Amino acid sequence: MMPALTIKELTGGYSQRRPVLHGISFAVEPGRMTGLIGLNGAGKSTTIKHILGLMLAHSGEVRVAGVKLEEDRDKYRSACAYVPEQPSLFPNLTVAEHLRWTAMAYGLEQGEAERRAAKLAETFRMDKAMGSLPDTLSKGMKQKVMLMNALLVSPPLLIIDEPFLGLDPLATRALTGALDDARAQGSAILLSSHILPALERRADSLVVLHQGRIIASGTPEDVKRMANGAATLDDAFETLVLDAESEGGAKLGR
Ligand SMILES: Nc1ncnc2c1ncn2[C@@H]1O[C@H](COP(=O)(O)OP(=O)(O)OP(=O)(O)O)[C@@H](O)[C@H]1O
Repeated sequence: MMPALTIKELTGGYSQRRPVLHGISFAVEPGRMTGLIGLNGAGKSTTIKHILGLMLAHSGEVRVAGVKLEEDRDKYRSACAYVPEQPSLFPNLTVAEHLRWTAMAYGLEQGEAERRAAKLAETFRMDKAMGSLPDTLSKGMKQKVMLMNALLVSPPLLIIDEPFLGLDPLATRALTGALDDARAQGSAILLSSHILPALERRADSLVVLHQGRIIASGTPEDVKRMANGAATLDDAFETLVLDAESEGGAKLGR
C-alpha cells in the first residue's frame, strides 16, 4: 500500500546555513496514526511546515499521496488537512458556515457533507453552537471547530498539532473516537503531542525527534525496548533524550 506521507532524507529549516532538520525519514501508511514527539525546539513544527509546503527542503523530499508538491499541487494539497495548535477561524463565519466553506473548498458532495457535519456536531457536543461566531466561543470550543473541519474532509492525511491541550474530558474522548473512525476509513494521521501517555495507548508508531534528528522510531513497544525496556513512554523518552545528549557531548569531546 502506498504511504499517505513519505519523508525521505529531509534536511531543511529556516536558513540554508543552519538547517533545523538533518536527514529525517519516515512514512505514515493509510489507516495508521504516527505520533511525532520531541522536546521544545526539537523540530516538530518545522517538520509539519515542510509537509504543508510552507518551507522548502534543502535536500531530500516529502511526498503526500505519492506526489511531491511541485509535481501536482492540487493532489498534494487536497490530500492533507491540518489542525494547528492555535485555532484560526474566520471572524465573520459561524461554526456551520465554516463547515460548509470547508466542504466546498474540498469539493465534498453537499448531502454527504451535511450528514458528516451533523454527526461531528453531535460527537463534539457542538449542536447548540452551530450558529455561533468564533468570538463567542471558548478556547476549547474553537479548537473543536478546527478539529471538526479537518475531520469533515476525511482526507488521506490528517496532521494535528497538540490536539489534547484545552479539550475537556468528554471532548478528548470524542476526539479519540473520531480519530479511530478516521483511521478505520483509511486516513493516515500524524499527531504531534507532548502528552505521551495518550500516544502510548493510541499511536501505531512513534517518531522521536531530538535536535532535528530521529533518535528512535517504531511502535510504542519498540521505542520502550530501545530505551532499555523502559516501563512507560515518558520514561523511555527521558532515557532516549538524555542518551542522545550524552552521545552528542561525547562526540564534541565534552
Ligand atoms: N521562525 C523561525 N526562525 C528561525 N528559527 C526558528 C523559527 N521557528 C523555530 N525556529 C527554530 O527551529 C528549531 C525547531 O523549532 P520547532 O518550532 O520546529 O520545534 P518544536 O519541536 O515544534 O517545538 P515545540 O514543542 O516548542 O513546539 C528551534 O531551534 C527553533 O529555535
